[in-house]
This record gives sequence, C-alpha cells and structure tokens, in this order.
Amino acid sequence: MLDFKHVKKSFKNVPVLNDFNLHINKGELFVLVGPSGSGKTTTLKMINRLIDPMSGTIEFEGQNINKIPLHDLRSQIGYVLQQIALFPNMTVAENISLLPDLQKWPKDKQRKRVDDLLLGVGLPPEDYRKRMPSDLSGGEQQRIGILRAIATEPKLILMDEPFSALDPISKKTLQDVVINLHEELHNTIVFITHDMSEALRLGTRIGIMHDGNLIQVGTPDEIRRAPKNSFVSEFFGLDQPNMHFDLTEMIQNSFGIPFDETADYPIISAKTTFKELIPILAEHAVVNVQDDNHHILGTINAQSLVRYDASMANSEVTH
Ligand SMILES: Nc1ncnc2c1ncn2[C@@H]1O[C@H](COP(=O)(O)OP(=O)(O)OP(=O)(O)O)[C@@H](O)[C@H]1O
Repeated sequence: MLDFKHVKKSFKNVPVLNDFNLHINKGELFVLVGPSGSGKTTTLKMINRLIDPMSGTIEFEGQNINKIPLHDLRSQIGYVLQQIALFPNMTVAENISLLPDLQKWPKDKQRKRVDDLLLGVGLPPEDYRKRMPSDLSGGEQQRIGILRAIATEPKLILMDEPFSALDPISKKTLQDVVINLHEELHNTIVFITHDMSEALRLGTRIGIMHDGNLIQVGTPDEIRRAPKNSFVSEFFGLDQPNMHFDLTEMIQNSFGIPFDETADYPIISAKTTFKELIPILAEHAVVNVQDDNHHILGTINAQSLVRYDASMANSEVTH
C-alpha cells in the first residue's frame, strides 16, 4: 500500500529523516512511535505531499506519489490531526458530510452515512446530528474528527497524535473507536504517537523512530520479545526495575489463554520476574504458571504479556 524508499529530508541543513525505508501493507494499523522531534510528523506529511522529500521516493499502491495528481492522491487519504479541526459554524452532520458533499453524494445517502457513522461510535444521531462543535466535549469533537476523515471510506487514514490532548479515559474510549473501526473497515491506518502504551494497544505493527531513523519495525509481540537496542527497551519501559508485574494478577485478570490439560507446556513459577519471562516466552510460545503449592494457575503466551502490560500502563495513567 505504502512504500518509502531511501527517503531523506533536512530542514535548514539539519537532517530530520535519514535514508528512511518502510513498507506498510494494505489493511494494517501501523503505528509510528518515537520521542518528540524524531521525525514522525514529517514522515506522515510526506504521504499526502504536505512536505516533499529531498531525495528518495514514496509509492502509494505501487505508484510514485509525485506522479499522482495531488487532488486524486488526497481524495484517497483521510487525515486526523491532534488539534481538533471541526468547522465551528457547521453542525456535526455538516462537518461529517463535508467530503461526501464535495464529492456530490445525494443528500439522502449523506444523511444515512452520517447517522450510520454516529451510531457506530455510540453517539445517537437524533441527539448529535444538529449539535454545534462548541456543544461537544473534547473527546466527542475528536470522534467527529475521525468520522469526518473516514466518511468517504478513504483507502488510507493518517492520524497524527489524535488523542494526545485528551484525558486518559476519553483517550481509551477513542482508542477503542479506532480499533473497532479498523476491525470493521479493514482500511489502512498510519497512526502517530509518542505514547508507547498507545502504540502497543493499537498497532498491528509498530515502527520505532529515533533522531530521524527507523530503529525497529515489528508487531507489539516481536518488539516486546526482542527489543533491538537499549533505546527501544528504555522507550518501552522494558528495563524498568520497579515496574509493577505480577503473574498471578495477570492470570486472575483474564490475560491468560485457556488451560489445555492435554498440552505439555513448560511450567514456570508465578514469582517469575518480567525480565526472566521475556527470554522464556521468546523460546516457548506458551507456558503454564504454577503457585508455590505446585497448583497450575493458568496459561500465558507473549500476547498475554503485551495485553497485560498495555493495560497496566493505561491504568497507571488513569490513576
Ligand atoms: N518546517 C520546519 N522547519 C524547520 N524544522 C522543522 C520543520 N518541521 C519540523 N522541523 C524539525 O524537524 C524535526 C522533526 O520534527 P517532527 O515534527 O517530524 O517530529 P515528531 O517526531 O513528529 O515530533 P512531535 O512528537 O514533537 O510532533 C524537529 O527537530 C523539528 O523541529
């Protein structure tokens, strides 16, 4: 779907992207994560040609984006920004149907689309359709921002830190909205964040950026199991000595997988530490966990660990 090939960019002779290469598959929810100034927004803006690379090429569905008429390119791409950018003088329905209207959809089709989209994110259309943006909470406004970006079902959606200004609870709700929309529509999403727990929660794959370089690309599982260097482990908190981690709690909170008494999985102690567990799960895909009395408490895999850790990170933010 998207290919960055040897892309370089500098601003005033300061390199921002160094020989950037990345392939994003159709249908992925790809998260670009990295600290402030690592080059994430610059990368995203190059996709819809808000910024031009100095060298290298970007391909959209196999075609160099410079060869695609700008209007055609942008009409296939939805864009959700950190700053909520609804038109204040337009109702919710008018904001959402902005692009369908420009594309001259019949009015009844526009109305149906608006209602379906509002229902899909839990906002009753009869209540919300005619509201003005000023009559919505920040989280609701950002939900409308997302609906506006997906109203015409673009092939690609770019999201630049869309939830960073929201409180943790709204943030989690909106993350669920994105996960559900992606599961339903299977569109390709490139999502930027500097929040590692958001990256782990959302990404089907994650690209980690640092100082204009793509340090590692992988699934949340792969990154957890094998962080490429100390920057990645520090960024994802894999080296935190006092990180709260409790295998019994993980199983009690249903992060495990169903116990299979016919399977002969290795058995580990419930007291196994996070650091000890990573190499074990890298070697054995699934393990059983037992308490001091040799009672099996449950079964876990790497996915359990990722989900548990993301939930811990979220609850740390929440409380
Ligand atoms: N138009 C510009 N002119 C000069 N420097 C720029 C310009 N745009 C970005 N930069 C610089 O390029 C670097 C990368 O910026 P970019 O916005 O891509 O980073 P980011 O990873 O998205 O950061 P953040 O998470 O803070 O948004 C930064 O050092 C920034 O100051």
